[in-house]
Amino acid sequence: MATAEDPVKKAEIDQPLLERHKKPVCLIVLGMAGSGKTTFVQQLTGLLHMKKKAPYVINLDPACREVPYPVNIDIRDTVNYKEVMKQYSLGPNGGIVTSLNLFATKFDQVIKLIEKKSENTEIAIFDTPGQIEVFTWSASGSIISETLGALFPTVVVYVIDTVRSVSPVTFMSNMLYACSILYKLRLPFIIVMNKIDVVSHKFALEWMKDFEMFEEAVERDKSHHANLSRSLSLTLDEFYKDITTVGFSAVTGEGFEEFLAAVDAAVVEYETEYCPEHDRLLKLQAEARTKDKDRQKKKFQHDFDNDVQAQSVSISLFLITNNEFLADEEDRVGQKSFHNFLEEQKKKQQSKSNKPS
Ligand SMILES: Nc1nc2c(ncn2[C@@H]2O[C@H](COP(=O)(O)OP(=O)(O)OP(=O)(O)O)[C@@H](O)[C@H]2O)c(=O)[nH]1
Repeated sequence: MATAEDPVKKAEIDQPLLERHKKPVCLIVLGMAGSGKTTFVQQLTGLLHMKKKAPYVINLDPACREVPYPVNIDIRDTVNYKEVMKQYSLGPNGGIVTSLNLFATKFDQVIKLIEKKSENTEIAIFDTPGQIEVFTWSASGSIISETLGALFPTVVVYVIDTVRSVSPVTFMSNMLYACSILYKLRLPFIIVMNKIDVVSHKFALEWMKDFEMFEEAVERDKSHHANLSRSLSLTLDEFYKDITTVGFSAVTGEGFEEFLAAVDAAVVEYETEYCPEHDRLLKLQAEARTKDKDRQKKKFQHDFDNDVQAQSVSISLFLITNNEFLADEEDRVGQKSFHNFLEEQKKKQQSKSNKPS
């Protein structure tokens, strides 16, 4: 615990979390195609550079034509997406999934590189493919997010196109997707409402806070999904309560400071909620493994004991039979020798009595 006499500790605690963290915070940037992920990463990288906090940037999109920001690791340097498509006769999505899977097999090297930079890097940013499900519902996506989550403070940044989300149905679809990603990845989560230079995200905040305002918007929307959106909004109430939302413009940089503050809060959440939960799950897994080993050991011991018992029964049965056999034999031999002895004694007596006195 920090005390007044402990200035070093106090200074550490007074520092923002990002500054006193030993390891870089990993931001996994996800979002629907066209939501502005790449522009967001570009803007974030530029602003962090200006703050003299150059991030470590990793591009995980094997199919992008060009990366408009300084990138430290690029999946395209490791995997040739077009060649993968050709070699395995795959379509574009299959090609991206397979490229990402191939890259995931080398992810330990990415981890080593990030760890090497941990001294002077506070943030590592992962830009992901536009086909969001390629990352969120693939084995490689799970491997990457779970590995990062286990080793570094990791935050999912879900980018939403605010302009398109003015439609209650599109907004609801986006929220449902965000909810499903949160459920799948179980990492601290920030929703970035992008493109606020075009449309303010206030309407979305109001919809999330006040169900009746969302209902009014749904009333105005005559689409056949409106009823569904209304009932889903009630269902998502709990999700809205806990989720962090930040308005951002990837073009102007508006919302940058709020975003950094949200990342700080997410790191606290990572430390106080994710890590204990992660450790608890690891402990449960270890306990389950130990229990399973004990169960297998007991079963083996039980089977072994049964086997030994069965064998010893058959051996003792065999011995008993043999003993009986031996006893009979001994008896028979004994009886025979005793009979012989008596016969000899009789003969001796007879010869004695036949001798003339
Ligand atoms: N006005 C405005 N336009 C933006 C903003 N962010 C992105 N855009 C534009 O939105 C379009 C899509 O942006 P990208 O950054 O390519 O989106 P993405 O999510 O990376 O797209 P994919 O690579 O297909 O997944 C581009 O034309 C950007 O210029 C923003 O904050 N404001």
